[in-house]
Amino acid sequence: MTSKVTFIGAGNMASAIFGGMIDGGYPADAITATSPNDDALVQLRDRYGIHASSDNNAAVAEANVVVLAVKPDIMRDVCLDLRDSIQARQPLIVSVAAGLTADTLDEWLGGGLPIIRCMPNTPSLVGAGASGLYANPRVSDDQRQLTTTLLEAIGLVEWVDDEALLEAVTAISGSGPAYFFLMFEALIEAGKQLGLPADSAHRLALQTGFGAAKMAQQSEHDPARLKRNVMSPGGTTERAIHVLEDGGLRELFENATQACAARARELSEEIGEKR
Ligand SMILES: NC(=O)C1=CN([C@@H]2O[C@H](COP(=O)(O)OP(=O)(O)OC[C@H]3O[C@@H](n4cnc5c(N)ncnc54)[C@H](O)[C@@H]3O)[C@@H](O)[C@H]2O)C=CC1
Ligand SMILES: O=C(O)[C@@H]1CCC=N1
Repeated sequence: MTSKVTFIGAGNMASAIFGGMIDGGYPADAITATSPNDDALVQLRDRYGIHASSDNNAAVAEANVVVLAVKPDIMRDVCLDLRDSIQARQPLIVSVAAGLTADTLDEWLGGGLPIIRCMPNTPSLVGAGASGLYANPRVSDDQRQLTTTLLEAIGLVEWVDDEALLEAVTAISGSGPAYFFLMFEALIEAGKQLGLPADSAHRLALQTGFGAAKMAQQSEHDPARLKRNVMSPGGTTERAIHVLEDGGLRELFENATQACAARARELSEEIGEKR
């Protein structure tokens, strides 16, 4: 039987997930999303053909899976309001909120629940996301499998078996799109300085990033080997790579990702202290 999935919040991340599910053939009739905004409710019904409601409690009454997709700062109030309905139904909880631990959510929702935490990233909006997932011990194998299927609708799914590793996921893929956007910015600017028209530099830089990622995904060789394949001895790439290596690019990535993971930890603690 098709699992009934209810999204609490129908913003960017939720609509990316249910949009991807529907594109992948998931029946729209089995999906409900909630929003406090009347215009959004009309749009949810018209554009996606899903059930839409402004009543969070009514929306979870028959759900097998409840996806929490509101901003972290209002999550506590939303969970406390849902507590009785969730306890009556005992659905699988999937949270996409950054920084809120499974134990915190479980406490707000009354305890004893199967909870999966997901750290998605923004390329999910175009079906090319990468999500890190952690399941608390109450989650069954079937619930894991179901969540994998649901989230594969927006891209790659990678499970971690220690919740703290979601901080590393944040440092690599959660925040990662911004690192690549920064590299695109820098490459486009460099292309302009070398005399290319801005739009040409833009197209060439983006297609090169896309092509490199696609090639690395399809190749039997690792990125180090693929890099060496571009570097003819004494050639142009070798010169450029030496400049990047001598300039400390690897160390910069190490420092940036350590800083990112540390900030993810701090944010979790800050949210925990506000409780
Ligand atoms: N790793 C990443 O890059 C990202 C992570 N996220 C996570 O996803 C979650 C959602 O973020 P977005 O989709 O970007 O936010 P959003 O602002 O687009 O969506 C949140 C939605 O919740 C709705 N809402 C507000 N109060 C509500 C209530 N009481 N009941 C039901 N709905 C309510 C709002 O109308 C809004 O449409 C956040 O917790 C964020 O941490 C989101 C985007 C990217
Ligand atoms: O920058 C942030 O805090 C969030 C978490 C991962 C991506 N964006």
